Amino acid sequence: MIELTQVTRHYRVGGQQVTALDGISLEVGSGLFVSVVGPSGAGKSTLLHLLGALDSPDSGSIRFEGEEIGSLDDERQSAFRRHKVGFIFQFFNLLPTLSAWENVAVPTLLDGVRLRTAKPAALALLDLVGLGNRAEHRPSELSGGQMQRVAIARALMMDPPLILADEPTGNLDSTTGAAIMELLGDIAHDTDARRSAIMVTHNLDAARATDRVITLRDGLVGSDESITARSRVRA
Ligand SMILES: Nc1ncnc2c1ncn2[C@@H]1O[C@H](COP(=O)(O)OP(=O)(O)OP(=O)(O)O)[C@@H](O)[C@H]1O
Repeated sequence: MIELTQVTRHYRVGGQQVTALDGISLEVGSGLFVSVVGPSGAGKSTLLHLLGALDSPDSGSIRFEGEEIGSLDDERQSAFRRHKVGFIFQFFNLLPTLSAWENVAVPTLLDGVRLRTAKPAALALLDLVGLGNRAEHRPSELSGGQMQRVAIARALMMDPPLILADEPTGNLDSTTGAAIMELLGDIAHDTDARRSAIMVTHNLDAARATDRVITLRDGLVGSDESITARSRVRA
């Protein structure tokens, strides 16, 4: 589904070059929940941004379902993001004045669909994430875990094949975080959807609840470990 070949990304700051990714190659198939871990500055966020076409590599290739996405122009990058990627963030990034179902429906606005038209689909997704009874609540009337569920429903609104999550449990207590990990696993493993979820985290327990743990070190893949069902832990 995703294939990175010799991907590099450098930043230039005040005449100095920083190498964030140093020629990494990896493949991720569909139906998997993958975590990316590693020390601060290892390149995790840079990798996530490249996978989500929020940024482009300096060299190398990023292919998604056979299509090269590393060199798309701005318009195609944003179309790719809208239709192929659902983003989930540590701090949820919900719109405070909108209700839960309206937040879920927001991605359809960019395609010219009215919120009301998208309401049935938004309600169905809230049901899926276990929040059918909170549809009219605003973010300030929800718990952290509930807000993250709304954000997950929003990420699924365009039915994207790729879910990218940046520290999705970073702002949650461990029990709530474990429930969110389970939900993300279910979403990635939904065999009808042919979807993958890739999560950046500092939480090694959360990482061990996924199917595969990729450890970045100094912009390179330090280790790449498949987690068998037997050794998988509940985060
Ligand atoms: N916009 C930027 N401009 C300059 N340097 C950057 C920029 N973004 C990242 N870097 C540098 O690139 C390297 C990788 O950063 P990145 O944010 O990908 O690491 P990370 O593994 O996500 O770290 P953390 O766990 O602290 O979030 C770091 O050395 C960082 O200083």
